Amino acid sequence: MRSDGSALNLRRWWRSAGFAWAGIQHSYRLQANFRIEVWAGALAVALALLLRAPLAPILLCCGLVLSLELMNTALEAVVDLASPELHPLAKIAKDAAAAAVLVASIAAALVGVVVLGPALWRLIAGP
Ligand SMILES: Nc1ncnc2c1ncn2[C@@H]1O[C@H](COP(=O)(O)OP(=O)(O)OP(=O)(O)O)[C@@H](O)[C@H]1O
Repeated sequence: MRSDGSALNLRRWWRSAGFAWAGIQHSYRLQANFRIEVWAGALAVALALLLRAPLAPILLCCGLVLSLELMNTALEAVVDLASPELHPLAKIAKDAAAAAVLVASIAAALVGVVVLGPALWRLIAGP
């Protein structure tokens, strides 16, 4: 009984992961901002590895910005579905979601400067 249950849960989890992956693919295909954030994050991770800088804050920032961008995409879709016509509340919802991404992106850029900046400077300025 127990093994049946966990096998079922694993299959369910795998199915849910497939839906989540479809969401990521959809956002990557349709949202230019998401593509930029993915590649900016990859660059920051590569730099952190190359410069032996702390990786955890960079990974956290990447996760935060990409997750918020995915939530922004989801909210835009729901707003467009619920309010195809212009509505002040639809504008508030979309603008606030976009602002959440902007705030996280600015914070991530600052973390990048603080974490990678000194090591990058040493590399550029030489020993
Ligand atoms: N149904 C709506 N009612 C009122 N304002 C809206 C509505 N849909 C979008 N807007 C507003 O119009 C502006 C442009 O929104 P739009 O979704 O077209 O572009 P965006 O926010 O840059 O998103 P995208 O990532 O899809 O380009 C934003 O200020 C948004 O809040």
